Amino acid sequence: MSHGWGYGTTNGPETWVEEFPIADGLRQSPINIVPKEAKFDLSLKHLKLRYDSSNAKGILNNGHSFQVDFVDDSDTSILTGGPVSGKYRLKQFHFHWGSSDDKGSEHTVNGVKYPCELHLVHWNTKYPSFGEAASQPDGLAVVGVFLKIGAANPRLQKVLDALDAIKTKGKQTTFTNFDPKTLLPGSLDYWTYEGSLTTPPLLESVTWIVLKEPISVSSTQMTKFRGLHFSGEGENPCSMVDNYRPPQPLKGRQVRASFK
Ligand SMILES: NS(=O)(=O)/N=C1/NCCO1
Ligand SMILES: [Zn+2]
Repeated sequence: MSHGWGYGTTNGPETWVEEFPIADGLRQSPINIVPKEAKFDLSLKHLKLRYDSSNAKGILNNGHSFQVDFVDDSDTSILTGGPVSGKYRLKQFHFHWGSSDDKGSEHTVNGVKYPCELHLVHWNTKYPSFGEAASQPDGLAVVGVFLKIGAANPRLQKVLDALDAIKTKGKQTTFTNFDPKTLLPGSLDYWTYEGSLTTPPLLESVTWIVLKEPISVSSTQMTKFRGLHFSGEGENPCSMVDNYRPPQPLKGRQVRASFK
């Protein structure tokens, strides 16, 4: 029986260091963002996200979250500008959420948790693949977007309606013609810092770009996320909730702001 990492009492974030010692590293994510301690940096460029909806490929329950995967064999869905140099290709996006509306995000702001956080994962095209990039200090750029309880967000609906087909671990289905730009807030103001993947292998290869403005999600829409299972079909059902790593020590890092 595979014991693999997860978010339970016996395999959760506090245990990951046993198999992944970098969990105690110098640039781990997520972090608590304290806006008053973030330094406005005039040299930070405007974030440019250009996505091609036809690059959307499929949606998968990977046993930790669900992800929407993109064709990334050309520079048609890319992140440029912002705190990075060069081009970063969109690989996938996924979410982290809680068992109730009072928790779920990985990054926090002045200690406040949001009910959900979206991650858009991109890799630096100076490297030949995502896997290679993930092992480099400038290999990945992840855009984090907070979801705040409010009016139902119609732009989430296509994603949420696909979840019935991927209820259990390992299930996947096609998911095409989707532009993740529709999930972004009106403002692309951001905080940025050097960090890591927030899931094992916790590689310290991520330039984090966390948007200041949340998007909305309703409580009813949140129940759709919580209907997924960590477990596979035919296994003891285990609801996919609280799949977030708590904030990690800053260890001297500077968080910069693209806005005053
Ligand atoms: N939560 S995260 O840092 O985006 N983690 C991952 N893992 C694989 C891709 O993104
Ligand atoms: Zn994530």
